[in-house]
Amino acid sequence: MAEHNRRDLEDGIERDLERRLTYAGYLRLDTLLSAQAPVSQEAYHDEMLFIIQHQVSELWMKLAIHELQAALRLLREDKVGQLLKVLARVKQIQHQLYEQWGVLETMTPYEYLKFRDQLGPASGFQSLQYRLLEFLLGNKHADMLDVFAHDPDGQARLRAVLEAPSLYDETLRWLARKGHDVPQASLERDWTQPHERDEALLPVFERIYRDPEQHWPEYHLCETLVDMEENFQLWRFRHMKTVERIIGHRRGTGGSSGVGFLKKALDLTFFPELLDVRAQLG
Ligand code: HEM
Ligand SMILES: N[C@@H](CC(=O)c1ccccc1NC=O)C(=O)O
Repeated sequence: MAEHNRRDLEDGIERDLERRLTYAGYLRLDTLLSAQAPVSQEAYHDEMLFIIQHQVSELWMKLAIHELQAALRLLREDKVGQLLKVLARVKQIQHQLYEQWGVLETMTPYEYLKFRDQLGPASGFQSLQYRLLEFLLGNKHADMLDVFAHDPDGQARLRAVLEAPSLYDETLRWLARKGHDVPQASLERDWTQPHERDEALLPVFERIYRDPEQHWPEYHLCETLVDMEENFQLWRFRHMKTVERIIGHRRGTGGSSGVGFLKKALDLTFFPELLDVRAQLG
């Protein structure tokens, strides 16, 4: 039991931090914590929540991109054990991202509508990091580059990812190197296009899923991709439900129809054959 319910500070604890690396200095907290600038003059209470939820999401997305780019390098080098560890981290980041919706959902329409008008045409649709994530996972769409014409550096980053193979493309190329009979059309193609469901891939996955023990690294990677797709869909779904309860069926500030447009994204799929193969088993 602590005497007087107080923990004594130990002698070794650093107290003289003048001109030394500190917590706040290392983490640039001056920059980070002064980056919450409400657009509303009236200082509406809930705008702080709105800004911080976005900023935290962007930070997690930054880490997810960093990890996915490492994942792609590892996959190209056939280092699948290391790759799986990286993807386990990405999955945890995705949990943080979709669990966060509960915080924003505490904002009511009354609270949001007080400052919504002042957001102008700004919208999450213009999130570069979100689009990088979608492209890395394979939901390619060249028209999205237009949205970043105002930001040439961002647009160039997005174009580079658009033109490179996605995580699924690299997975299929790795499977081919492991001796699986992946059709040539999946190994060399125009990477700027999204992957389209291809029945010819089903036998490849059937072979893996019918005998997991013989193909354990392949099986483990496939199941990890399925987890990641589900996590991504959970983010999309919870965003859509949050939007529905806060603005109903209004148009979005970004110019789309709003909830209807977000619902359409739920029909998109990154790794269709990995879900299709399930119906082939047994
Ligand atoms: C009150 C909260 C929110 C509302 C009402 C809302 C509303 C919308 C709407 C209506 C769209 C469709 C595009 C448009 O016309 O604007 C959209 C897209 C988007 N929002 Fe939000 N949003 C909210 C919070 C967030 C948060 C916290 C994030 C996190 C970064 C986010 C990220 C995105 C992304 C990435 C898109 C593009 C989705 C896609 O392309 O399918 N939104 N949002
Ligand atoms: N599209 C939202 C506005 C919005 O949520 C937003 C505005 C500025 C920056 C990020 C946003 N987040 C997601 O779309 C709306 O239509 O109300």
